Amino acid sequence: MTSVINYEEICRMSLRFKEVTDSESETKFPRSFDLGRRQTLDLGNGSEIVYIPKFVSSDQAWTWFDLLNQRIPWTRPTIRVFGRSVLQPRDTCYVADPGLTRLTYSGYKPHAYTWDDFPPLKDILDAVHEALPGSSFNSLLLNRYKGGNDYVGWHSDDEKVYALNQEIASVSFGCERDFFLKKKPDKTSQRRNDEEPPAKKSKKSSVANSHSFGLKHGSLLVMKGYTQRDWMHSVPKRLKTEATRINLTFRRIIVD
Ligand SMILES: O=C(O)CCC(=O)C(=O)O
Ligand SMILES: [Fe+2]
Repeated sequence: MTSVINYEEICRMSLRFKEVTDSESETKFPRSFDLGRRQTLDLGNGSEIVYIPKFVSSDQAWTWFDLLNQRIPWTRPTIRVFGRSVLQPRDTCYVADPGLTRLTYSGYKPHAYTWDDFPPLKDILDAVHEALPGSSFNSLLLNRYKGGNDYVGWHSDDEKVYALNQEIASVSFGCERDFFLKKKPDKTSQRRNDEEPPAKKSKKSSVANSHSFGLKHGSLLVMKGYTQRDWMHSVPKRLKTEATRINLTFRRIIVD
């Protein structure tokens, strides 16, 4: 119980700090949403973000945070980035239905645990399925950011084991962190932009082609449609942040 209160206090403190220190990135990546109920952001060309800030109650989210923090066999693997071996800058774990095609990312093939290994994950999966009728996720990548030095760089989850228009449901517990989205360079729009004067070009693209969310404790963010094909996302470092954040991304592996 004591640890729960401490985490909450640390998170509140780090959030106040963030408002002061992150003004530069706030301008570059304008906030798309504030507090509230389910909200939808149309990214264009068949891509969409749905954000539910209060997907589960704060108490339930802290219960799950503590269970996952203590019981998941977190590892920090070595991955390949631009031909170099580096330590992944966050802890991870992978869960999937038995018999699915194995996931490989950045040269790393995580061991696939089953849902039965960690019963709370089934409860969270059920809650996600209930919130998103029609969805049927069969795998889960967990990330643990042990402070603001841990991050995930710009990427898309477009590995071959997923459909091009796969839906990804992202549940966050613990310390609020920024989640950035930016559009991949697009040849057609590039040509159109080249015809405009430089000043107008940069202003226009920075507004339409980037978004930022503060992913709240107990929130659910869904990347829908062609978001993985056309957009990249990241959770950047936040050096003044010391508290832990746990993120779960539910995905659907297609049978090949
Ligand atoms: O931590 C997050 O919010 C995002 C994690 C992510 O993008 C991933 O695991 O692919
Ligand atoms: Fe991702």
